[in-house]
Amino acid sequence: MEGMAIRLQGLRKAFGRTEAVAGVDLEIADGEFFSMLGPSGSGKTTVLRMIAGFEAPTGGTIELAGSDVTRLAPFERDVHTVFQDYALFPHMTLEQNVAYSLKIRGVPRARRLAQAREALASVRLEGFGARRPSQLSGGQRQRVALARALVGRPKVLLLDEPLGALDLKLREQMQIELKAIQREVGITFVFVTHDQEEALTMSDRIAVFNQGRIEQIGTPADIYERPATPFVAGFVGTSNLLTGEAAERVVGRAGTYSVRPEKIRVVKDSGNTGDPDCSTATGTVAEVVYLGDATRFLVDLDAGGRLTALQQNLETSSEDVAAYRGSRVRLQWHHRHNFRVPDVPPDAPPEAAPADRRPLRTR
Ligand SMILES: Nc1ncnc2c1ncn2[C@@H]1O[C@H](COP(=O)(O)OP(=O)(O)OP(=O)(O)O)[C@@H](O)[C@H]1O
Repeated sequence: MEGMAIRLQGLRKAFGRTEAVAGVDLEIADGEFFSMLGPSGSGKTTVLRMIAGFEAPTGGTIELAGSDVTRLAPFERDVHTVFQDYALFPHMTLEQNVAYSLKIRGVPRARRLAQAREALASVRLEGFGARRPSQLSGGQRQRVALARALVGRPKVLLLDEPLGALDLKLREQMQIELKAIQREVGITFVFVTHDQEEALTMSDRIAVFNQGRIEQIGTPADIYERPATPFVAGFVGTSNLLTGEAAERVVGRAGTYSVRPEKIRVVKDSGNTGDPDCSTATGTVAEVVYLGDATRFLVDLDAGGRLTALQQNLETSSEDVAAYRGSRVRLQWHHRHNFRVPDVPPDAPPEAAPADRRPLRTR
């Protein structure tokens, strides 16, 4: 099919009794930055390895640019994989590192050097060609690994947590760079990560994985603002669920509702009922955490349950913050920030236990 880089249909993989991938259907368009997001062990890497051809599916099909490649060897597929623990040859210059795969393929010297220089320029390492890997920072080395992948001009680049080894600052910088590079080169990127912030920052679309299945596919805004299942609501951001009596009293309807922490305003309880356009809930501050630029409140609601609220520290200082602990507050947010979280369908897999999840950088 024209415009389609990857199509997975009914893709499955079992390792003995472990069903790592339990039926995945997915279409990724040409030039898309597509992320597979999910907790550890949810099957993302296995899907990536099947697309690359390193792992044979137990069932289902894989198409690349409209051709069935399910049974083809990795080298017969027009894809390239960048791993987290990329290895550069220490004794070679960057130019030689990047040109190496072209050399293996018998590309003449002048051409491969020209292409290597071009690839280095595309990752903003112009003029670095004569250096050796030991003379680079971690982020620069990661970019060389990327240049090495781009030099063969694959249709699709598969990236398995490529920023995982970098420290937080560098990682955030590389997220922005990587997205810009992808936009410029126009290659389809399929990016595996367990970090929701990373997926939200870079992706055109995201598939959220849980226990070998996809729970939701959508744009970052879809996933964050309109999570399709309680699992997605909880994994991407802080879920803040209102259920049962709390939903009826606060939202005014039965069901499960969620509101994002940054939408909630915390007001010292003055007794009045507040704005008619807003949902309001009174409660007691159980915990308050000063985060520098913002403050996080954990509030036990009178209607039952607990909500997290995140407030910018526009006027608040750390001394003010401490005084909130144990005090009565009113939480309020505009009605439009209440979103209904569909109940889990009966055949859906159970939610992963919190212990299965890696810590997220949500606040
Ligand atoms: N070669 C293998 N042999 C046996 N089991 C495997 C193998 N590879 C993966 N698994 C299992 O399959 C499941 C999915 O693993 P996978 O690596 O795809 O998850 P993931 O979502 O990429 O996790 P992570 O973020 O930790 O890499 C896990 O239960 C894992 O233990």
